[in-house]
Amino acid sequence: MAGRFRIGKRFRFEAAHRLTGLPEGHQCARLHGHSYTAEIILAAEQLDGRGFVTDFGDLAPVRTFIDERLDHQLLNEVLPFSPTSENLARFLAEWFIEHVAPGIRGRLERVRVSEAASSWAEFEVIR
Ligand SMILES: Nc1nc2c(c(=O)[nH]1)N=C([C@H](O)[C@H](O)COP(=O)(O)OP(=O)(O)OP(=O)(O)O)CN2
Ligand SMILES: [Zn+2]
Repeated sequence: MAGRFRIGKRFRFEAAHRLTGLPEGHQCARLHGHSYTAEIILAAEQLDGRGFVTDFGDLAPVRTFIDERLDHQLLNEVLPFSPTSENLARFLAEWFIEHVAPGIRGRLERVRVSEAASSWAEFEVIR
């Protein structure tokens, strides 16, 4: 049967931010923190010989990158853009495509970032 396989792996990190460009008094303009989740979602039409889209273990560089670059950071100090969930999702997608994608079979479909259980933002890769 024709179809597509999709896998995802979630990475948690803690970080603080303040959002810029918001109206006076907006709560998110104040310094505050989130327990973030970044989910990497890959897709493939065919599985490899192990029955994988990509071994989840091959996504370990994402953990390392997030730990070194984002975890327990003030995001405004370490990122050159306003640290919204949308911008973080695109940032992680761009990094993944440059540093991880060339070495794996599955293709990056989207990155989803959550600041809280009730909200998320995605960057979808359009090819
Ligand atoms: N589209 C986006 N909207 C907002 C973002 C964002 O990244 N993308 N971020 C924020 C702030 O970071 C804010 O801290 C979170 O907003 P919000 O979910 O509204 O805050 P609460 O935790 O107070 O939400 P409740 O579920 O209502 O308690 C704002 N908007
Ligand atoms: Zn916030």
